[in-house]
Amino acid sequence: MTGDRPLLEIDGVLKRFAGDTDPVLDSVSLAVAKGELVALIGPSGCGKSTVLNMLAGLVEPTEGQLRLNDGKARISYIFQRPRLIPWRNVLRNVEFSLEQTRLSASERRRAAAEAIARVNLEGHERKYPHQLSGGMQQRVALARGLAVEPSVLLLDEPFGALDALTRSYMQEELLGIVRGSGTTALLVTHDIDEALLLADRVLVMSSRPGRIKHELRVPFGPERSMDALLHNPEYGRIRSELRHLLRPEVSEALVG
Ligand SMILES: Nc1ncnc2c1ncn2[C@@H]1O[C@H](COP(=O)(O)OP(=O)(O)OP(=O)(O)O)[C@@H](O)[C@H]1O
Repeated sequence: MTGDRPLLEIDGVLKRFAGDTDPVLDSVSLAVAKGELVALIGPSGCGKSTVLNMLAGLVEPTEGQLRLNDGKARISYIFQRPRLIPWRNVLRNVEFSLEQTRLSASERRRAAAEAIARVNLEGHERKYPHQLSGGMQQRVALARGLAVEPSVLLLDEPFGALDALTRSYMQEELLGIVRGSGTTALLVTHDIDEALLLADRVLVMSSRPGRIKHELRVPFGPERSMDALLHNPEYGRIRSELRHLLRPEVSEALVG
C-alpha cells in the first residue's frame, strides 16, 4: 500500500552530465499525488526534459532520489513528435506498447481498440501513419501511451509540433481524456495557456541550474475550457504573474 504518500516523488535531485562542470539541475524536489496533473514550465534548456528522462529511467540522477510509489510503476512517455512505426497501421502501432506485457494477442487487440476509441480514432485503425494528419498521429501516440494503463503519463511538449488550431483542440481533448481516466501526469511545456488549461499545479523552473523557483496551485476546477478561462479575470491575473516569472533574466551589463 502506498497510503497517503504521493505517487511520484523527486527528492533533492542534482544532475551533472559527464564532462560538464555546472549541473543542469540542482536541488529539484517535487511530489505529484495520484490523479494529479502537474505542469513543469521554464525557459529553454532549464532541464525540464531531463526531469522526465530521469523519471523514465533513461538518465541517472547525480545526487538525490526519484520514487514511484506504485507497485505497477508503469510509465508512458509522450514526446513532441509522435514517433510512430511507419510500416504498422494505427491498431498495430498501439498494440506495440502492449507487446512487452503479459496480455494475450486477443487481450492486446481489445486494449488497443479501447485506447483508440478513447482518443476518438475509431474507424482509422487500418490506416498507416502517412495517411493521418499531425494531430491524428499525435492522438495515436497518446493511445499507445494510454493503452498500457500507465501509473504516470509523462508528456514532453506533446503539442509543440502542431499548428495553433490543432494544438488548442488537442489540449482540450487531452484534458478530457486524462481527467476521464484519472491518470497522473507530468506535463512539460513552454506554453503558459496550456499549463493553465490542463494542470492542477504549475511548477516554474529557473534557468541553469534548473531549480523549482515557484509553485502555483491553479484555482480553476477540473472542467475547464479555454473559452471559459478567457472570460475569467483571475485567469488574466495569473497569466501575467507567470509571464513575469518566466521573463528572461536580463543581465546587469545589458541593463547598463
Ligand atoms: N544526454 C545528455 N548529455 C549531455 N547533456 C545533456 C543531455 N541531455 C540534456 N543535456 C543538456 O542539459 C540541458 C537541459 O536540457 P533539457 O532538454 O532537459 O532542457 P529543457 O528545459 O527540456 O529544454 P527545451 O525546453 O529547450 O526542450 C541542456 O543544456 C542540454 O544540452
